[in-house]
Amino acid sequence: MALGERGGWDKSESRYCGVETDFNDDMPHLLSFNLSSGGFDFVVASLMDPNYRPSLMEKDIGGGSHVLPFAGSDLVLSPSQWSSHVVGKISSWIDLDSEDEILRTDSETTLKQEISWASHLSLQACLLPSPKGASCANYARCVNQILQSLNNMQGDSWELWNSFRLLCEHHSQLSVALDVLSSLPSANSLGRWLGEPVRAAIIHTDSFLTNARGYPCLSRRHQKLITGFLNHSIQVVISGKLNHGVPSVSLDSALDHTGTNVESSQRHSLRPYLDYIAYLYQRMDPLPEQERFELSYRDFLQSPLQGHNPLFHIISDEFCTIEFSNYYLSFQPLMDNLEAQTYETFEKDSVKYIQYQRAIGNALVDRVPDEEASSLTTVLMVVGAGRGPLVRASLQSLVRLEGWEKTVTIVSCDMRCWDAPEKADILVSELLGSFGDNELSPECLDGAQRFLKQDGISIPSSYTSFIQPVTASKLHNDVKSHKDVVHFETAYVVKVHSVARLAPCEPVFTFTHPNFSTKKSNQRYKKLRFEIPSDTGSAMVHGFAGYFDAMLYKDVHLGIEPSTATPNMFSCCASSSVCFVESYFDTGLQIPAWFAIFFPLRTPVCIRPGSPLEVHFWRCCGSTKVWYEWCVASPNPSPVHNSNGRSYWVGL
Ligand SMILES: C[S@@+](CC[C@H](N)C(=O)[O-])C[C@H]1O[C@@H](n2cnc3c(N)ncnc32)[C@H](O)[C@@H]1O
Repeated sequence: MALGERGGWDKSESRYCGVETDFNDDMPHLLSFNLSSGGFDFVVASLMDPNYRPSLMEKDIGGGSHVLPFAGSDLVLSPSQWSSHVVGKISSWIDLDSEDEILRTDSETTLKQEISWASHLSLQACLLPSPKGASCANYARCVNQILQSLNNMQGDSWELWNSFRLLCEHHSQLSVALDVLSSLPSANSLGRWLGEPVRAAIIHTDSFLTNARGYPCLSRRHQKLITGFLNHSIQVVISGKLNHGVPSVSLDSALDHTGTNVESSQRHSLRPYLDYIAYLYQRMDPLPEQERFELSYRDFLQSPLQGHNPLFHIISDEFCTIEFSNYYLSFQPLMDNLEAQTYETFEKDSVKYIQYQRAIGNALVDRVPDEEASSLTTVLMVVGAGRGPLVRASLQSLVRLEGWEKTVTIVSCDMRCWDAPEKADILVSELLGSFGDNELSPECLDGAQRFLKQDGISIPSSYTSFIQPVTASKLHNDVKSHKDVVHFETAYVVKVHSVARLAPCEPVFTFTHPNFSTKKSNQRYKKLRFEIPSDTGSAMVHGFAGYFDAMLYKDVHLGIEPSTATPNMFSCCASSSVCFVESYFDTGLQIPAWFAIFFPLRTPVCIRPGSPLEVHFWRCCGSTKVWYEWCVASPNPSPVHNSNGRSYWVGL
């Protein structure tokens, strides 16, 4: 019976109230008295008789090697009663720093026994008595020793891993193997590991259940976890002894993994566990075609502007393997012209054009009444037409081919300085990057709206960028490998896969078109707060994944923000690099979707539940360039990244 609900109050542990109790060896009675009748949520209870002393026990039995049981039975309460309702109170007489050697030794033995008993019971916590004197060195040493070996009690193994890797300065060669125990922490707590360099998951045979036929199997939650690991290239290791009375194999023989008959005596005793993991693996859904093709792009940083592009190291799939070396990329979305292959890529994205077609159709229906449909001329301009998929014409020859000479006029110039002969009813554009405004759509459309009628429609009518904090150790290490600040102050286009999304996305910058206000500015500043769910535990933030969502017209939208993403979008990578790769494959497969953007942090920030992450993002505009700056203000301030656009900018 928690204290109750409070408006606006989080679901923190503080809503539970416990009661400290005296020693009572009738634990069920203690619990029912304090919980059912008393209304408390948990008891802080001694786990051992306060008169117990290991040295006395030995005397009692004549100093022999036998040690009498020092605690009651774990069966008196159910596992969930122990773990949810009992906090262990460690014997108050213990004095680890006593001058009296017998007392000190007794204290050490008792402390270890009590903690290991509490750990066996899966108690959430133990309350230790305060040190008896000014000196507490031996007490601390014993507690520290115990902490090192704890696994069942709610010691968060992530914390231990985190301390270790901080001491090793996030070394890229340091990976972690996870022990999968029979009880699992919350899904959020487990989710953190997906952004960490987890190489292996060690599953002890004790963690397996037994199915109706006597074979080992895993709980639903374990199955989900293992499938998630397999999907993130984390290898499974089985550990322990055969714990299941697996039915004997008929005719004393069985098939080994190659299908060969083997004598049951030669069969590996842990084979049933392997078979079960294999069953889980085979039961996984096959990767959709698009995902399959995108495998080689997972977690590879593509610099949208300049620098060495790791994407070009090895791209492989079942069709071919190509090695690219030291390909230097320099691409500016507004300043540079795109290659034909890039347009080819854009044009393959049928979903994008379907969404545009719906938006344009709806706008035309709204703007032109039925009775005027044959008499009213509507001027529709596509700005930034590329090869013309939005009007199906970009070259004069194509216009002739399509017989569109009378309806389509092609103008080749910068939309920001074109003097239009007449004004448009509808202005259609697609100038969006992974972060929405990062390819300077706002600046281009500001120029182009001069030739949009006052009551004209812009498609898109608005777009918003989003970010969320992520654990992304691989991306962080890849940025770090350049050994300079410039790469930490650059945003990258990347298909994020091995990342832990720590909190839901928050909107960052919104642009609305047309905007005829005389006071408008494309500079933006946003302060954001992210709170990680309380059951996540602490987590490391390596940077921010960024996305966009665009309202094309009314409710027709297009975007990649995970919670609302348009399904089945293929192309529109912000960098021409991807298209370059595609031409080598020529497999007929589609190329990657509009990937996310990644803003790294020079020094990863550790966040804890209950202490929010405060982030600041700026969009800055100069006379020749636009750039982003970003920083963390809390819990620990980071430097402002990319000050004055010194490392990363988009040219006007
Ligand atoms: C993302 S592509 C879209 C092309 C085409 N609409 C499509 O969907 O395939 C953006 C296009 O806008 C053009 N563009 C960008 N800024 C421009 C400007 N200021 N004036 C004219 N064209 C511009 C680029 O050259 C490129 O062709």
